[in-house]
Amino acid sequence: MWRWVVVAGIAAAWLYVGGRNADLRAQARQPATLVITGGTVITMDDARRVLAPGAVAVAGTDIVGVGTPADVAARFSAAETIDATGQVVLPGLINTHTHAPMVLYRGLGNDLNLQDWLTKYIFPAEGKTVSPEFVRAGTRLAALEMILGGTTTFVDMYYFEEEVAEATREAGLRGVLGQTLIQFPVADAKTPEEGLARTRAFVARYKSDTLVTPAVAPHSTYTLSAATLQAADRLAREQHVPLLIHLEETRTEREDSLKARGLTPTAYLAKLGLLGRHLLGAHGVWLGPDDIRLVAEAHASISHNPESNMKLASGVAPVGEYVAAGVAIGLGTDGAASNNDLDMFEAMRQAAFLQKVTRGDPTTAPATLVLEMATRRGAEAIGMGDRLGQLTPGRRADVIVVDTRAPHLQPMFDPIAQLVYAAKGSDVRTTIVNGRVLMHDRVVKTLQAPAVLGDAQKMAERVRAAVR
Ligand SMILES: CSC[C@H]1O[C@@H](n2cnc3c(O)ncnc32)[C@H](O)[C@@H]1O
Ligand SMILES: [Zn+2]
Repeated sequence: MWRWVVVAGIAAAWLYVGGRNADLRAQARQPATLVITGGTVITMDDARRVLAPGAVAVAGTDIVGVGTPADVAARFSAAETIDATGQVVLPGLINTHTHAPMVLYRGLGNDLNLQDWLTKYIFPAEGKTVSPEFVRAGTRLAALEMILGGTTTFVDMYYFEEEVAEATREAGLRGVLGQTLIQFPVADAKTPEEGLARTRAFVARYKSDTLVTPAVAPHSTYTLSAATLQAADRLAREQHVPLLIHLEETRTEREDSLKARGLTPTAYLAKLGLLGRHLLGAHGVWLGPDDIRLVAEAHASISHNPESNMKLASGVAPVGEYVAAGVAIGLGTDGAASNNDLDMFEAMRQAAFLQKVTRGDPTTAPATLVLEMATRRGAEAIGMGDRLGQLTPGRRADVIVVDTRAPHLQPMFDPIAQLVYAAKGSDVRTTIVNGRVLMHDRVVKTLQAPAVLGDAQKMAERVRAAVR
């Protein structure tokens, strides 16, 4: 009998001590608002760690822990948990060049080169249809597409950019949003001076916003005078905001510039004093070695847009040369009128394949490099390398979860190759920006899809009537 008394005593003491240790462990655990656990975590950190399985802990807007599920469970107590078993967790994708409202021109003016597409279809259509309501409805539609496709940050250039900003905030996305400057009269400014005043007001309004980074967006060297280009640059530098510009997109653009002033568009920007770390050049297809050197020395960045470059037959950007020169190069879709979608998975796949086939070298643009362009290199290109593009503690919690259990993603030997070469935007199940779940199980929480689609449909009717 006494033996049973002793055993019971020991058991009670053991339970008491164990319980107390568990309590102490729970007390010691850091509170997390969200833990995503059980999936393959592709960190895109400096060590390019892939944790299979892994877990990511989020507190408020930031990532606070990354490790194995057991490690994260031991260190964090989660208010909410997302089970990512059978899925891949990675940094949200960064689209470094688009014109969000142009989704409303999707499918308009196909099979044309840039000059004809712009001057015969797009500029005239914009002249008749762009309004604040158009921009708001278009951006909502674009935001819905981007959230569904795993884009968490986008760089935009358009008119009435405050409408883009409001729709972006409503959707919960992150945006680097550039108010357009162009020399000829447009819907939101009759003169470049009016455009500059509007841009200044836009920058002032969003300067302290959490999700919106305002930017100055002179269209290109071929649509602006030297004086307006320099005024745009002065404003961007004075306000410490990005300067977004189309750069050397077509052979014609480069040849016209050489004929007009004996300088390539890039050398012209350098001469005017615009090249700097605040400048993000979209496309950068035709730069030669001297131009790339200028960009690298100025610490300016490039956005590569392979699908638009293919559709408009603009050419093939020298991606390998930019990387070798140390230029920060991100990936973009361009507007949906020249792509014709905003799917960054599609952009990754096409970026890789285009480089391989034109270089005749399958080792060019490997999957890891291309995923870097869509994440950490894109973050560097927009000057946010310290905040975005990697799953590491201290960075913002912009995270996506991709379901890899679909037939077209099985079997999975190499998660990065699978994402770049086989995944589609529609495989994204969860999209998180700044710690907020914008979409879970493919249900977008911040936008009402039927209303967004209905408003877009109404706007499309106006476009149809205007371009008839
Ligand atoms: C300041 S950008 C807004 C302006 O740019 C036009 N646009 C759209 N796509 C392209 C492109 O690939 N190259 C040049 N310009 C483009 C858009 O229609 C707006 O008018
Ligand atoms: Zn563009």
